[in-house]
Amino acid sequence: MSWPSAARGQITHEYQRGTAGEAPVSSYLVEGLVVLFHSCLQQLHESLVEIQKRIHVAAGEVAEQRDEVSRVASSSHIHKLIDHVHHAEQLLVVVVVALAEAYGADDVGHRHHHVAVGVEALLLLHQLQEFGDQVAGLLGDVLLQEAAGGGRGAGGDGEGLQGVLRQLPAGFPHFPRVGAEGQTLSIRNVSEAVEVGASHEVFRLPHQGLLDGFQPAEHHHGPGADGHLHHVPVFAAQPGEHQVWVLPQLQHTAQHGEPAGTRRAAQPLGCVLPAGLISATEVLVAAATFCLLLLLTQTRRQHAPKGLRSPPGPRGLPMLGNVLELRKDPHLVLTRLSRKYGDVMEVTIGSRPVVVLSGLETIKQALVRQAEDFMGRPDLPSWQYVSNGHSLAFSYECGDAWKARRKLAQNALKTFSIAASPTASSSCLLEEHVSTEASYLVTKFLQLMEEKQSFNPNSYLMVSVANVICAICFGKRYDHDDQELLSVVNMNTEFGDVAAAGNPADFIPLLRYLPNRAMAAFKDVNARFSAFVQKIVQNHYSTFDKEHIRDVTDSLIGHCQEKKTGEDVRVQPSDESIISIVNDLFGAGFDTVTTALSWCMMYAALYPHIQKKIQAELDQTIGRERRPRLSDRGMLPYTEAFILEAFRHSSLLPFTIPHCTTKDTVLNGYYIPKDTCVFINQWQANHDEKIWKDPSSFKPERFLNAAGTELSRTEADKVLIFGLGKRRCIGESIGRWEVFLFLTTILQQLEISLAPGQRVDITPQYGLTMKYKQCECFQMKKRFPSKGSA
Ligand code: HEM
Repeated sequence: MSWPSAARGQITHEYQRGTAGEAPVSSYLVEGLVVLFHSCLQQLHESLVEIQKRIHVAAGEVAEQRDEVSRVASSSHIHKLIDHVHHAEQLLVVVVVALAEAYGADDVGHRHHHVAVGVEALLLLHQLQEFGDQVAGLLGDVLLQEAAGGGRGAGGDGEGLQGVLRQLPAGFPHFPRVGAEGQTLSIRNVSEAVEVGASHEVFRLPHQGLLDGFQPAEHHHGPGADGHLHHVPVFAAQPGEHQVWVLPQLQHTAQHGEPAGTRRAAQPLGCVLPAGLISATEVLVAAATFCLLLLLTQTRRQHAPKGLRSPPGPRGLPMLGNVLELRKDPHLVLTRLSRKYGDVMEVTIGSRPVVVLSGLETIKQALVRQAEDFMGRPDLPSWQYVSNGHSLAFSYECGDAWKARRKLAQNALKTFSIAASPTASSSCLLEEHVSTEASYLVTKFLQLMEEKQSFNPNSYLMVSVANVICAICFGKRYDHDDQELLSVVNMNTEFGDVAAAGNPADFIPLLRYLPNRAMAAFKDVNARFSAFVQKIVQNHYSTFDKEHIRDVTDSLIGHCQEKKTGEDVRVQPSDESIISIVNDLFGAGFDTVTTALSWCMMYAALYPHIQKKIQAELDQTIGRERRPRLSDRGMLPYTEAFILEAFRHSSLLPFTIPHCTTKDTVLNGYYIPKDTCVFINQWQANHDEKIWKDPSSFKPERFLNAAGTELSRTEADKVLIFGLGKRRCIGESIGRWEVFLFLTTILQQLEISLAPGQRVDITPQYGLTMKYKQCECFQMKKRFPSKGSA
């Protein structure tokens, strides 16, 4: 192993500044890492673009060579290379985590320890440098040769990529190195680790359980072969076999003040670190190595089979992909890009390709006509926190067991909401619940107007809508000042920020290990949410009576307990997964409907002439004496058109929940491999100039016939807001009916306006559901005197 000795003078110097107390060592490391990474990325990007250009040109000339390249690229050598890339990625994670921990550590000992761990990992990365350099260079050359038709020589398969890989130096790709200095060992306990640490540096191989085992269980000091005290971080938190990397003793050159080139006795890093040993050059080397190795991962990308093309799309940066372009309003950015690249395009988020679908016909083709192929969900890391990883909506599952759970949820929902109910005084339970809540809101809004000049109705809408879904799922209504309910429903923005399509932390593995406030809030919301639901579910278990099923929760518990003989046990939902269904229904059931209603109220206030038309229709069809009912829906075409236009114009769910292909497939002639993440841009479909005339104007009339007396079903069906196909929203009817009943009940009674002179900003804020900025300037007044008064 060679060390960049020219950098050594600086190393100690830099490090000593850190220990002299001017600034924590870790801060230099972190800053250095960030800055160097950045410049390194830029350089790498430029060279990559150049290489790609050359390959592209050559590949165009000799297309028939492509098969050979992909055959070779899938060889076992490449798999080995990819393993190394994984190791490198994991090591970099160790570096970043260690540095982050060092930042957080308040005592010097711990800080040094974390820095030491980070540096050890960096050094391991450094070891990969030679390998990375050579393979990246070779691969570039080989791909060019292959593309140019020069890779296949007389030696048949002895030539080309495989042949060149064989030229790699002995020992590669076999990492950890074996040989005189380094070997892989298994240690079973701390004393063995100390023993090993006496003559070697020990580093636990970061594999899957990396971070679980990352907290060092014990630190041991013992005399080494060189007589120094050794610091052996032992990461084996649990007893049992732990694979470790045993590094060769690291030589280092002159310390500060010693003549250049002086070599001291080998010392393990643990001893050396407090005195200092790291340079910007090494950080750069490590970062560059990592980037190079990541470039290699691009060979993992599947190529389209002969005769098919991969979807076009904008070129991205290594490691980041198109993340920088997408960080603000991705629905708008992707709509713009779709004009250039078409309805099926590919962007990269982090290093993951994402296919983005636009255009209603293309979306229908994928979600309806090729429904099975596009019904999957990607395996996104943040989703493990939703319903403990068992969510119906946010989880990778989509097999038979999932299908059975979805069906069960649909049936239970229907029974306790829109199905005709013999016990309800209204036409169905949903109507009864919404009428109660909407009447409460009318009274509350008038009371607020008496107390204040103007107010924000959204938090009241939220609790009322939450009460409807609570009534359906739990048979329970909460007071509007119930702190327990408020603490759950008021955190919907924190949920939506992370669950929105394109959250970088879901696509860039490194970000998962950096402090991330949004992700911490997301975990917290989900934990609180689950605790809230679990308490209610437990209560239902203890009062459950199979002869008297009260609500959705009872109905699901009943299903669990039946465990019918004859039912396929493989698709029989477990108790836990059944309970998570309630979690999902409650979660999906209030934020969506509340947001839809709050847009309706805003549009009604912004366009008073439209509001008046709705009220005229309500007066004419229902009158002022009785409350609106679900059965009135078909007789209120203008009101229906208004709701459709509010859905279309706001596109409050700009994307569906991300989808994923379940198998290799072809859409519009483009090849999309299995497990590709797919975003469905609902916003684009709802603002597509090919479909909608003047899409940015708010015009309910676009859904009516020329006379304005009938709703056009064809136009209504073009609004895309509940998704389509096998993942279509299961609460669609409930959602549409709730919006209708709340809105008509409120508008029948109240006139809504915005306080004069107040500016409102209705720019949608990007998230899973898009809302306008909170606005305190709603005003409401009674349209006509209540019965009995005046
Ligand atoms: C205006 C109200 C609503 C809107 C706009 C809406 C929209 C959506 C959208 C766009 C999806 C994703 C579809 C996809 O990924 O392709 C979805 C899924 C879902 N929605 Fe809704 N929703 C609403 C109300 C509700 C309600 C009231 C419930 C339950 C009571 C509900 C339960 C669900 C569930 C469980 C899923 C997941 C379906 C799956 O992954 O298979 N939604 N909704």
